[in-house]
Amino acid sequence: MTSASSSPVTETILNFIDGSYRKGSEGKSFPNVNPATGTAIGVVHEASQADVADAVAAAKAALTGPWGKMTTAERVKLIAAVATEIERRADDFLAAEVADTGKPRHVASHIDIPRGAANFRMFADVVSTMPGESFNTSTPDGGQALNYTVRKPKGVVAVVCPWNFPLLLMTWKVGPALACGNTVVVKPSEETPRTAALLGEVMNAVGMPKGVYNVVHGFGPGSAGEFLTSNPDVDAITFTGETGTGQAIMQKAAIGVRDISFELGGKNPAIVFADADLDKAVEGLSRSVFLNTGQVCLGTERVYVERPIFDAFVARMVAAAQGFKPGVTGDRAYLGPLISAEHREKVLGYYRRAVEDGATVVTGGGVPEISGAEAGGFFVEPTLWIDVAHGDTVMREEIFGPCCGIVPFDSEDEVIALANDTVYGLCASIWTENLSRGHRVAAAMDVGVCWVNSWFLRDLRTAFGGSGHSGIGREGGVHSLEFYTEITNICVKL
Ligand SMILES: NC(=O)C1=CN([C@@H]2O[C@H](COP(=O)(O)OP(=O)(O)OC[C@H]3O[C@@H](n4cnc5c(N)ncnc54)[C@H](O)[C@@H]3O)[C@@H](O)[C@H]2O)C=CC1
Ligand SMILES: O=C(O)/C=C/C=C(\O)C(=O)O
Repeated sequence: MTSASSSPVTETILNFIDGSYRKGSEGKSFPNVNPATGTAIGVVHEASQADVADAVAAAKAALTGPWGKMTTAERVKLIAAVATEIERRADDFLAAEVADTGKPRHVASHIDIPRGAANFRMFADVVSTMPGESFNTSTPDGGQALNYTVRKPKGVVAVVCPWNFPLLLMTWKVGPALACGNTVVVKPSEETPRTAALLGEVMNAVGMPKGVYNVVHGFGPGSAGEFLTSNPDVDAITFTGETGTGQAIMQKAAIGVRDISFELGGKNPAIVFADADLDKAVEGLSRSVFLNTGQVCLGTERVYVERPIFDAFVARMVAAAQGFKPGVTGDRAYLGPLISAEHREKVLGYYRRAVEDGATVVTGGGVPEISGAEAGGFFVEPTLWIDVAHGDTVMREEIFGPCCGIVPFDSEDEVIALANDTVYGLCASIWTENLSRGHRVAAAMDVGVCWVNSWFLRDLRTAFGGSGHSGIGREGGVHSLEFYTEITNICVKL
């Protein structure tokens, strides 16, 4: 039994190594819990250090097997077939993602699963159409030389993933890694192992050579995450997750001087000017604060509103927040659970801290009353604060929950300084009908991605990533190729 093919109940979730499903060689396992009910619904087999070494060895061997000998055209055809097979098995992927994350089906069916397939299709296209670089060079003897580049895969790529959009954020890295000819060993989050495991079935179904795609389950320190990132046969590490974890992985990457690409946390600001279209701003920002129960690295946790519209904006956001009813079934407006009891405790700690620091809770602030099957789920109320000071903990630290502080401002310079005064630099959004100001303020934001009058409008070809504590490097479109390939410049004397 591999993954969530029928009922998620009592599911056994295995590692996928060299084209086969395997139990952990040390017999260790851990429970897989549905966050919407708080009940264990499966057992995950934890990879031992030897299992991780086997996965890396399989990935290394595959580089010189049939996979390594394929032309780009053959490779991208196989990768496009992966996308088609995910789409054909969309219901299985949906069941697996919903079981792991507890998120409402409409979120997973509109975002996680289709974007998971799109990541393979898009990077197959990018690699097929990627131009090379060439220069004609004058030589000292009065002749000419031709310089041109060839791109080669980096080798074995370790892909360490978070739990908030498991399939989407994993394929965002596996898609380009494979399209560029690398092989991968994926370490999904311990909270959400199913879709990575299920993807093994897809790889076998389309005829992907053994060892190209491998999955090892487990935790971080002292477990599969650390075993993988410290394995010397891993050539590059791509990671999405917490900033602190990124620092730990960076230390491992330093051994052997391996390349890294990091997408980390954020404390993303939104700026709403008085001339904004209030309907659009409230719609966009309520999605930005509450989508996926705030467990979105791009989500907004600080909203700055120009003073003349502050009260009106807050009233509209409160009404929007109250439309997001915690729960995932029935007639609720579907604010899913947080990922775990531990994460809920962390978020509720911030809810308490906001009040201790003097914030006014304008809606939410606690745990909702839910009966029935979801009574044991890890739900919290959507929460908005006003009267928060710039230095308050909830305005400085990433919470990763359905909440934000709303603060008035009086001038453009003031709000730019407030928005940029953070260690993070992932994204921002600006809301104004004055497009000159929109361009100007967007360019002044110290972030990797800035939206004007929108949020999470993502073209997969564009650069994605953050600065400061939000990450290192950019992925997306051709930017991914910079990380997943090595360039050799060839200089031919003519
Ligand atoms: N910038 C971005 O694109 C995104 C950032 N995130 C960030 O991720 C966090 C939430 O995700 P989590 O899964 O809790 O993050 P996390 O950092 O705790 O875990 C991410 C992955 O790293 C593994 N890991 C943990 N410690 C490790 C170690 N020492 N060595 C190797 N692997 C290790 C975990 O097992 C998991 O697979 C939030 O802080 C959020 O901001 C999440 C999604 C996207
Ligand atoms: O690009 C996407 O489709 C999704 C990106 C989402 C994140 O990076 C995130 O929340 O973590």
